[in-house]
Amino acid sequence: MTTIDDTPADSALSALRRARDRFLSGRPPGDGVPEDLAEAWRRARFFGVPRDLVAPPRVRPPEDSPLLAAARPALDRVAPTLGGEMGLVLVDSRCRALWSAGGRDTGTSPDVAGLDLSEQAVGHNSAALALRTGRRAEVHGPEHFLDLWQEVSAVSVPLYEPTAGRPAGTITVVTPLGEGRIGHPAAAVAEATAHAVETELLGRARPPERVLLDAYLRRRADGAAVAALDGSSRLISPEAARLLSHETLARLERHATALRRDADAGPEDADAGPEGTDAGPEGARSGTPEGARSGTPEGARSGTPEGARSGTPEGARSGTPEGARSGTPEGARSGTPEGARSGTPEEIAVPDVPGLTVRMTRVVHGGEVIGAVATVCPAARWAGAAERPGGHDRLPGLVGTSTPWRVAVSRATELARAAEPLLLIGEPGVGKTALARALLDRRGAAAPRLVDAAEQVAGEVPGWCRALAEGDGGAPPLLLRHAERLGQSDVAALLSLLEERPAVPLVATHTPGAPTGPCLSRLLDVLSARSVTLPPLRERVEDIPALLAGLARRPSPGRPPLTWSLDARRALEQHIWPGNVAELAHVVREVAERRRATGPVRREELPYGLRVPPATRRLSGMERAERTAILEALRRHGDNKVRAAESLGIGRATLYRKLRAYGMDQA
Ligand SMILES: Nc1ncnc2c1ncn2[C@@H]1O[C@H](COP(=O)(O)OP(=O)(O)OP(=O)(O)O)[C@@H](O)[C@H]1O
Repeated sequence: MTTIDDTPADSALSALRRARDRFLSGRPPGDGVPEDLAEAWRRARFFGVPRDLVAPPRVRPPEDSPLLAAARPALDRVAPTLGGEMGLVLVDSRCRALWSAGGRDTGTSPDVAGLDLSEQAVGHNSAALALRTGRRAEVHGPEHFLDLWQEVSAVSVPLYEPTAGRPAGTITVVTPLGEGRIGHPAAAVAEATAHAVETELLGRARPPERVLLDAYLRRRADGAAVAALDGSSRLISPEAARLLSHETLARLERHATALRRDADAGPEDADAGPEGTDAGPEGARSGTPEGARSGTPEGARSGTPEGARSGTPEGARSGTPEGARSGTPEGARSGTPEGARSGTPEEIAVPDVPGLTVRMTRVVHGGEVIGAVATVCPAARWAGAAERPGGHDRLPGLVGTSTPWRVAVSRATELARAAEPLLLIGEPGVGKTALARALLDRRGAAAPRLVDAAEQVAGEVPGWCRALAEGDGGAPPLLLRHAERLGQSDVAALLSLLEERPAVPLVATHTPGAPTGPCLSRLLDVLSARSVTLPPLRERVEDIPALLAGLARRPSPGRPPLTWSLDARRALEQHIWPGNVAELAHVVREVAERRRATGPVRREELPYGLRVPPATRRLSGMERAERTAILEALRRHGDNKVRAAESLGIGRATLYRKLRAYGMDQA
């Protein structure tokens, strides 16, 4: 958009009226008429435009105008704000009026949709001028060639597509002609509306991959386990990768391909979302362009168009492509996108992860289904409990409302209903044991026998296995921690028990990472049929505030509970938490014990390793190890650099140099 400002003042308007009369009566218009205006009048005469034309000629509007589809949401937002005085028109690059509205109260109604506003058809007018010059253009009363428009002013702003060198159309605002004005009063409205439309055009110019990526990122921002699929490539969040098997992903991919192939989204669905779906020129098919003659003398007030607010580059508000036409579960089952216009995503049961469902939401771009975003969520039948914030507070002592945590807990709860083996997998300290205890507790059975394989207590596991094999109905459930550390004889006892009696009350935890021998691998394989992976803390940082409260010791009477400043919380959220909730619990304890201050915990009170921001450059393996060792030494020595340097066997100056090199000196 560009601007020009050459509105004639009232004396100039009178002079122009006289000049036009002279020109139309066959005489030279006179010296006071700008040469380009005289030139425009001469062109109109050359084209044979009759000055007393009653209505511009009708043209066949393009059937599926992408410009109209993109502009429609903005126009619909702006039109009701125009008041009765202004009319709004959208024309395309061939000066065909695609849409018009407003201006009815004062007779400036530009009911021109479907009409030809080119210079060849109607002579000089602002839309044709803006298209020709590529700049904002104003044409006032007598500057128009037609008698029809002697009492109106129009301002047109060209619309540029992001990749096009020339305007794709214009936004024109028409008002009654006001004497004595300099600058069209609706120029701001036209500019803002054009800006909103251009923003939409920009959003639509995104390549399909970008549209799919944006849809994926929007879901990710909600913390969902999500995958974007277009039939040939996949984008999978770590949470989804953990929850969905390879087979399930392949199945979802086939479904996405079917959606692309079968979808009948129709071109009008161009990713305008619901607002753009019924786009079609409205308004009368005849009428006086740029307003009737009977305009009121008052100048139009310039307005603040709604459209000015609308321009999010993503086109997110009006152009959210996905979801606009998603299908029903019926469609999902049949593989055909039935119910394509229903607005509810398709739900696909995932057999290999009981209790979970996948919502497939189509992503539509340029009127075509370009792929789908699959979001993993708890199945409807028990989603209520899982999705209610704090819904698993019923599992005593467990905190967390993030989606990855809720999904994992819901699934584990479902599996733990039966007194059958359950394997809880996850990084160190994610809460496997805490969850196992809570589940067993909830089952209401006898208190579990706790065995930690890491402690290598011989005979415990085989003893329990024997009791079960002998049908000892009174044997308590076994909570077996650290299955990865089981010795050979324990693994053998468990394998033979499971072979004989697959349904035994065993809940085991497993921290992947250590190499596993063939026997242990077999045991883990057997247990994996009923397993749940718990998310690491870095994938559910939204749970940190609740965990901070849950992990803090109850304050002594009369003392306020521990609270945390925003800055400190941010630092905690940025940390990668290799030790997960256990590490967080340790930090909470350490800070609480060390602090003398009152008020919320500040960032400076956090252990050194948490105060430093993550490395800003890619570190080599050696550098990563060194950085971790330094942080660990600082943590062990209460941030005392002299003692930390001593423990690392380096000089103090070297430690400072390394802190600087790793960007840790600002902490
Ligand atoms: N969701 C949670 N809410 C409250 N506390 C939790 C939660 N998850 C874990 N914790 C606490 O964090 C600590 C570590 O949890 P837990 O021992 O269950 O982890 P783990 O995964 O079994 O660890 P490891 O891999 O070392 O065996 C415990 O003090 C536990 O109470």
